[in-house]
Amino acid sequence: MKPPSLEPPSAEPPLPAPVLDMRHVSVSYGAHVPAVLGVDLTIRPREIVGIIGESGSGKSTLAHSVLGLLPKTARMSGTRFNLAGTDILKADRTALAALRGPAAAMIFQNPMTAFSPIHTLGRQLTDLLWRDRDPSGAQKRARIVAALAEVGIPDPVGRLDAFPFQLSGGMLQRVAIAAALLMQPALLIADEPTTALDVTMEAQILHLMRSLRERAGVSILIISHHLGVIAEICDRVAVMYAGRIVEEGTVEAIFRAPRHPYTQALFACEPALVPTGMRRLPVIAGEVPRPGASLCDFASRCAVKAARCVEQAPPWTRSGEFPGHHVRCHGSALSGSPPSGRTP
Ligand SMILES: Nc1ncnc2c1ncn2[C@@H]1O[C@H](COP(=O)(O)OP(=O)(O)OP(=O)(O)O)[C@@H](O)[C@H]1O
Repeated sequence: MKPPSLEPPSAEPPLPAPVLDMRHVSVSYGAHVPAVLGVDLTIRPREIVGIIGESGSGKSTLAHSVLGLLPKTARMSGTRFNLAGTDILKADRTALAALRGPAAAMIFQNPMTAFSPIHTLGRQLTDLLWRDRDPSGAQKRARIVAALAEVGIPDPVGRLDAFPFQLSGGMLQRVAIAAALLMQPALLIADEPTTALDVTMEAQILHLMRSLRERAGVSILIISHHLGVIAEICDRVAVMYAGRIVEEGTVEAIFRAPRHPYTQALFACEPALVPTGMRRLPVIAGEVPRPGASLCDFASRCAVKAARCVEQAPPWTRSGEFPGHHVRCHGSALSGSPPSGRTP
């Protein structure tokens, strides 16, 4: 007779292996300038994760580290840094280059910088498919035309002979998304993908990115200063300040119950969509300090700073009623009353 199992019945199926798994990852430029400090970040298949934070908080450095796009002066360390099963910390430049495309691809703020100005779009999109064997090129061409049509490029066949400067910024960003459709990377990194676009085009690009997740199963890491974009498209949000993630949670948790004084201040600085009078927008006084300059890097700008904030490093604490909501702040860990949030 089969002995009874001693394993407790598992209530939920195990989570799929993450596409990106970072543990205590730091990046510094030169010997003494840390830009990213001890970051833990996990992105699972089909997840859309957003990073918000002021200029200089380390968002782009973090994104570039995933793609091996950091300058040679940059130094990376960590206890784990896996992208689609590859250990980024052990990979050399050739191995990192091989990951671009199948493992991770990037969409930039200015799509013009993503394309060569001297080659046609057809040629550049064909180059992305260099791994595929197709001697006549007919299958590649058909796939490219289908991808361009899917992202709403009018006359996709005619556009194969166009140069990047012949398309508007919004159209070119669509072509960048078509490129991602062709490569089907495990992870798409989008660094301010809609900042240069008008609101109509922004909505269309966000819609296309969401359909990339639905149709191709792509995970997305999106960086944006625009909180509306993050609320619209993300499942989870990480708030970066001075190289560290200071708060992380679902969109609902971060927008409805932000706990870190920095996250609250970021929201307070966001202009209201409907004007509420001639109120001056608040600003966060001071500047982002050098990461690691003090135990809590926000203490010098924090309106609710307490003595312990400069005596002990703030703990990474589970916070509030939302699962997976964490914050790195003494004050939030202690206070029970949720601050006023926003409707995502
Ligand atoms: N190539 C570089 N060499 C030296 N320092 C750099 C380099 N790139 C970025 N830094 C510094 O690293 C820190 C983080 O910069 P990073 O561009 O990652 O921030 P960010 O949050 O993406 O800012 P932004 O929103 O303005 O793009 C800043 O202090 C910046 O000056």
